Amino acid sequence: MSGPRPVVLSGPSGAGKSTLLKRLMKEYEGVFGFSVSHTTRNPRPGEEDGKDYHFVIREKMQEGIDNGEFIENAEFSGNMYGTSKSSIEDVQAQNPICILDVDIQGVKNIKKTDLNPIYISIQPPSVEILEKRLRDRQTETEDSLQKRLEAARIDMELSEEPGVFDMVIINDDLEEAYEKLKSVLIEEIEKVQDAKK
Ligand SMILES: Nc1nc2c(ncn2[C@@H]2O[C@H](COP(=O)(O)OP(=O)(O)O)[C@@H](O)[C@H]2O)c(=O)[nH]1
Ligand SMILES: Nc1ncnc2c1ncn2[C@@H]1O[C@H](COP(=O)(O)OP(=O)(O)O)[C@@H](O)[C@H]1O
Repeated sequence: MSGPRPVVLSGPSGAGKSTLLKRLMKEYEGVFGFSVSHTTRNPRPGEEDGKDYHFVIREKMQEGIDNGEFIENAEFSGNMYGTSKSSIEDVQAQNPICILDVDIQGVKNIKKTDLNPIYISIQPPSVEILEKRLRDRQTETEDSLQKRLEAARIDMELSEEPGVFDMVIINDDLEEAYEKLKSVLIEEIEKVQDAKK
């Protein structure tokens, strides 16, 4: 039998990816490990370098990309984001299932690699609700909020294309969205739990 597959969570900024992902990692400690991306954006209050992201300057990130250290990278809302090979290797050395949180460009580029993850899109019920959640989160300037909403419209359209995602979850009620996420992943979770027996 094949081992558990990695998991890619994607979807608009503010759709609820981090909320769902953190809950999953807490409930299934030792099963999932988060691939810590690199980014050139500034840390938000409460975010830890090396845990939420590796926060780097653009020159450093570009150098890593030029050296072939990244499996994918993208520009999002005026900043660079990327998944380094070592971030995935670090997770795989510690936890059976690697989870990645990437934008739609990341999804497209990961499809060109041999990672073979399960692709899940987390979507908001509407752009209006997304805007409200982003405003209530109080992490963005007006400019970055508008860029995120613009990217969200593209993301919401692409997520409807057949074959891009294995599952699209509408995050309206958080409990329901979380239950759906668990149900998509239960086969992989059980593989890990059976192997531990
Ligand atoms: N392609 C790619 N996208 C990423 C990566 N890390 C994060 N992102 C995406 O970048 C976007 C912005 O992330 P962030 O600034 O943390 O804002 P948030 O998603 O609103 O919390 C989101 O769509 C993330 O999924 C990465 O390594 N590669
Ligand atoms: N189902 C939901 N109902 C209401 N608010 C939510 C729901 N899911 C997430 N949120 C809130 O919306 C905001 C964006 O969620 P977050 O997990 O940061 O999104 P993402 O990681 O996709 O950018 C957060 O403030 C979060 O607490």
